[in-house]
Amino acid sequence: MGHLVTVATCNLNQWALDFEGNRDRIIQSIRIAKERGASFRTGPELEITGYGCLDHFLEADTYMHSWEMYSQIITHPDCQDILLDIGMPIIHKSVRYNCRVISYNRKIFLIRPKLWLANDGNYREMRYFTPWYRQKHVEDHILPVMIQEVLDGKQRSVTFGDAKLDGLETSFGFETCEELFTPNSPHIGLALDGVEFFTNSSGSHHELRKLDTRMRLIVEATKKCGGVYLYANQRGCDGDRLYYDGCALIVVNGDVVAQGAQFGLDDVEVVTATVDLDSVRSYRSAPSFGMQSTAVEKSYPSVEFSSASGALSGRSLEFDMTVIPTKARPLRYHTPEEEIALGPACWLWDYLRRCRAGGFFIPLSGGIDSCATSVIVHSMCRLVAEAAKNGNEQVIADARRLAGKAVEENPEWVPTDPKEFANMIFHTCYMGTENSSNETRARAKALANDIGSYHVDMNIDTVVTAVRKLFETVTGKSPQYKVHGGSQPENLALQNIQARLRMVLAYLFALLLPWVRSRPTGGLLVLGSANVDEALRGYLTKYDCSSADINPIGGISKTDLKAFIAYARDAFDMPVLNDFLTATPTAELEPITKTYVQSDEADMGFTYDELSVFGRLRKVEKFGPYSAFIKLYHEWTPRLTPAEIAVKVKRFFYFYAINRHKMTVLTPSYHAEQYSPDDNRFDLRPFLILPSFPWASKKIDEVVKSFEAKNQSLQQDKQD
Ligand SMILES: Nc1ncnc2c1ncn2[C@@H]1O[C@H](COP(=O)(O)OP(=O)(O)OC[C@H]2O[C@@H]([n+]3cccc(C(=O)O)c3)[C@H](O)[C@@H]2O)[C@@H](O)[C@H]1O
Ligand SMILES: Nc1ncnc2c1ncn2[C@@H]1O[C@H](COP(=O)(O)OP(=O)(O)OP(=O)(O)O)[C@@H](O)[C@H]1O
Ligand SMILES: NC(=O)CC[C@H](N)C(=O)O
Repeated sequence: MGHLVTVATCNLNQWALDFEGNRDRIIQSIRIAKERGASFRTGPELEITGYGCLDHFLEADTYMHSWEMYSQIITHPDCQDILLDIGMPIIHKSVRYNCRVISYNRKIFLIRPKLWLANDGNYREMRYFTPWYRQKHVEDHILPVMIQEVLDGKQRSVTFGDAKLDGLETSFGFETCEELFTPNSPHIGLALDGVEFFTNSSGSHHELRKLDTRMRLIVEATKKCGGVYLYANQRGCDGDRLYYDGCALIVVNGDVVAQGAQFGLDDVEVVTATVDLDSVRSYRSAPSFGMQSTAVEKSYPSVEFSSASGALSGRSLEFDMTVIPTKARPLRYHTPEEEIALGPACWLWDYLRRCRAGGFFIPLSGGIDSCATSVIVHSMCRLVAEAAKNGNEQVIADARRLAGKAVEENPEWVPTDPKEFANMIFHTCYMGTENSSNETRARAKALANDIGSYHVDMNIDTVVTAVRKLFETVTGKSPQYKVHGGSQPENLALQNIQARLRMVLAYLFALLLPWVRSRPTGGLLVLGSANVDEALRGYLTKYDCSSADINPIGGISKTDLKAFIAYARDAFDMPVLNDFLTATPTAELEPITKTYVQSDEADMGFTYDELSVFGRLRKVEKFGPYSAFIKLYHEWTPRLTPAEIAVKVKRFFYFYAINRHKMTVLTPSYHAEQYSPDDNRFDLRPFLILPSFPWASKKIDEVVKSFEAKNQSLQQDKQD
């Protein structure tokens, strides 16, 4: 035993199309890997461009700039004497591929295109790239002239295709993200063909409770096949609704030896481990492995690699007591509540610093949703303070720009106090009407105080009344609330005026509050707070305060948000959050009378938990109304009768269908939930749907009828 090699993988906070920023972060990761003695470094999928370029992958410029950055990386003095695996898009024979490029000291050994593209859910790789269908097949790729010129000996071409890299000491195989998730992952064939190191370069996004799936696949890959698995991922918001959630990992024979963070504000996080090649060989000693290995009919094409020293480790093979293999450690997971506290908070930070706005503005209602959004901003301020205390220079520089005037007065200022920082960048606003209660107003104020936000408390009745008066003057008609005898359209219209005016006022205040405060930092981003269940049911006013610039909770269910608030109450020491948890959710858009208080769940005809169930059935299970009814028939009887279940199913699909048009203008939200109804990227549906689903409804009614007939005859039999 004792054939030790140090290897590195990383989490990089890349930004789509930020070529120079991405280049610098790649170089920084290589620098750190080398400082830690690594002789091999892998990085995230498409790291030169950023994973989320979407249709920019159709542009020739993207490919040209990728080669330009690549040339600067491999000629950089800090990027020598280390085997590099870098991700970028490449055009081969006029066809676009998602590739890994393997090089050492200005020599490119292999370009390995992705074989199995990600094309479901949030992913559309088939739209830009072609999969390399020819397994174990390679061709010559003529390199661009500008690359030939900087390469050692003016290398003209390189092997392109599905090959492995064989060195003097060991052998490498390359897997790209989705390939790990397929039934016949490349690492299986590669392991049987003698590959000991597998890399997986990913652009994989956060979804609540999803990490476990990915981690299990990585661990199981080498538990079964033996070997060293290096997982790299992007981490951060690279310009879209997704948050890539890092978790770079090194696993040896099924044991985790190194794990990077899932969330964080460090743009570059390198994870290294010193692994023992002999342990891989011992692990594979079972005869069954050997038998399958010898049965492989066609080997992978082999590309030979030799480093300057002749040994991958760059070390003498003599025993060296200073080189110690990294010990196994347990996998770390966050609870879903921690995931909500961290993921959307990091996403908000990336968004804010990258769009160069002056901060955030939120209409704060005293209800649980805008409270949750505000607590996520608080969590962001805590992360900024923590990173600043740890000396994160990028975070300090970004926070200083946002601090504006404070820094003019004190250039050495560092954001170590979350409340002080919140007061600079976070603006909350209660917009009361005659329908608002003292309780919601007081809760909003108390929360703002605990977070430290700049809080505005105002009444908007004069504006609401002005609009009502205008309508009455023009039409001669005076709409009334339902509780005052008005019809349904009158009742809705009066609610929607309040809701929509709040949106107009939000944008006015977001633009001008920094000016009022003499802060030179520019306008504020308006935050939205509609949760995933409200969106699904359409329980929101189109173009009201649910229409904002971005929404950190738009992909999170009410049930999870409540659990998050309970967690934050204790973890962030905010007892005020208890009042939000115990309050009845209400829109406060209708007058409160002795016998009537508007309540969300009564208004919607569903509990929030029921909406989560329907959300999963529709999107995750891919059920239409009939299948949803059959599933719930089995799950909910005898608690509910089939007739009651039929009513709920029809009602859900009815409201889903009539409100689907609202999803076309849903505020861009952090993607967090498998059943998100986001129309723009994730849940593609028509928005003019026949809401009664007449044929499915007939079939449901038949089942109900046959159940009732059977029940009746059973009762009859009992009586007889
Ligand atoms: N098929 C279709 N394609 C495209 N657009 C369509 C459409 N059908 C209606 N529309 C448009 O949509 C409009 C109806 O939608 P909308 O104006 O939103 O109005 P609507 O959905 O009728 O009312 C809003 C609902 O949200 C509830 N709510 C609950 C909690 C909070 C808040 C809040 O705002 O704070 C609201 C409120 O109680 C009410 O039930 C129509 O007037 C029409 O302009
Ligand atoms: N009185 C108010 N003051 C400020 N903003 C408000 C007020 N009422 C509603 N809003 C804004 O409109 C959004 C939608 O209102 P709604 O009553 O549906 O809230 P909600 O979705 O139940 O959320 P919350 O739990 O925050 O009340 C809120 O999230 C909030 O941003
Ligand atoms: N970029 C990819 O191939 C990602 C696909 C993969 N299913 C994931 O969610 O991680």
